[in-house]
Amino acid sequence: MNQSLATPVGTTLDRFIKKKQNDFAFATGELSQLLRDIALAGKIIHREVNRAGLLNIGGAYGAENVQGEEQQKLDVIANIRFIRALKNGGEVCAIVSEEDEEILDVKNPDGRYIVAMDPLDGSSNIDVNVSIGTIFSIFRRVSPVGGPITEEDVLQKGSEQVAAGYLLYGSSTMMVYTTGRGVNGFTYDPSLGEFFLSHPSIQIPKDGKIFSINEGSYKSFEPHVKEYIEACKEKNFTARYIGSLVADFHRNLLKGGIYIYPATDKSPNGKLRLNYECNALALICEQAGGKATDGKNRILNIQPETLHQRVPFYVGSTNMVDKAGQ
Ligand SMILES: O=P(O)(O)OC[C@H]1O[C@](O)(COP(=O)(O)O)[C@@H](O)[C@@H]1O
Ligand SMILES: [Mg+2]
Ligand SMILES: [Mg+2]
Repeated sequence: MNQSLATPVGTTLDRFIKKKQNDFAFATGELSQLLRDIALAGKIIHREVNRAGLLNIGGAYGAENVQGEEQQKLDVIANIRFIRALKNGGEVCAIVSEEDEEILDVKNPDGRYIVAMDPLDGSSNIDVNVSIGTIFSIFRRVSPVGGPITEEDVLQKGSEQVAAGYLLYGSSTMMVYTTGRGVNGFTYDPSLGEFFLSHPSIQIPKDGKIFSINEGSYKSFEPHVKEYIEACKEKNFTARYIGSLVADFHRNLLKGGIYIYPATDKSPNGKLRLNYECNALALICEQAGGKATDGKNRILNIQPETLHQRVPFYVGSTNMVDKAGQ
C-alpha cells in the first residue's frame, strides 16, 4: 500500500476503529462500539492491575471457578468490570466467561453480538507482578433477535468469529485485535487515557527460534512433542515461558516462535479453553500469517460441544506448528 495513504502510527484506537468501520459494507457501527466498550473495560482493568499491590486486591478470592481453579480477586473484578462495560454498551445479547458456569443473558433485546472471554488470563502471575491479560472473541447472534439465547449462539466454531483480540497488561498495556482483515496493536498512554496505534499490520515470521512450553510435565508429553522439544534444543533455540498465555503468545507473535500446551496425564485434553482462550488467539495468529492447531486439526474448525471445553493448543509460526504437530 502507498505509505502516504496508510493509517499513520500514532492514530488513536477510536479514530482507527471509525476509519475501519467504513471498510465494511452496510456497517451499522455496532461492532465498532463494542470494540470501544472492550477498550474502555481494558483501561479500567489496567488501572486495577497497576494498583493491585496497593489495594490488596492481588490475592486469592476464596472461591473456585467452574473449572475448579482457585479464583483470584482480580479474576472476579475483571469479570465484573467487563460484564458491566459490555452490558452498558448495549451491543451484546449474551456473554460467556471462563469465570461463569452458565451463559449470561444480558437481557438486551437489540444486542446482536455474543462475547466469549477470559477476563483475566495468567492470574497466578498477579501476585508476583508479572504480565497478565484479557482475551475476547466476538460472534454474531444466530438465533432470532428478541428470543432466548440458544446453545447455537454460544457454541459457534472459531471460524465464525467476527472479531477477536486481547489486552496485555505488561510493561505497557496493549490492545491487539482483528476483525478478519489483518492484526493491529495499540499501546495505552495512561497520561492521555488513550490507546494509540503502535503495531500496524502485525505479521508473525514463518519460522522462529523461541519455544514456549511448560516442561514440568515433560514425562507425560506424547512422543512427537518430546521429539519436537529435543529438536529445538538440538538447534539451540530459546526457551521462554511466562505462564501467562497472552504474554507468551504476544512475544512469539512479534518475534516468531511456538507456544504449545499439549495433552498431559493431568489434563488429557490440554489445559486451555477453546472458547475463551484458543479461538481468539488462533484467529489473530492466522490473520498475522501464522497457524493454530490442536496438534492435528485447525483450531478454528473445531465445533465446540461444551462451553468450558479444553483443547491441546499449538500456536505460532507456521513452520514450527507444522513440525510440532502429529
Ligand atoms: O501453569 P501452567 O500449567 O503452565 O499453565 C499456564 C497456562 O494457564 C493459564 O494461566 C490459564 O489461564 P487462566 O489464568 O485464565 O486460568 C494460561 O495463561 C497459561 O499459559
Ligand atoms: Mg487464561
Ligand atoms: Mg482467566
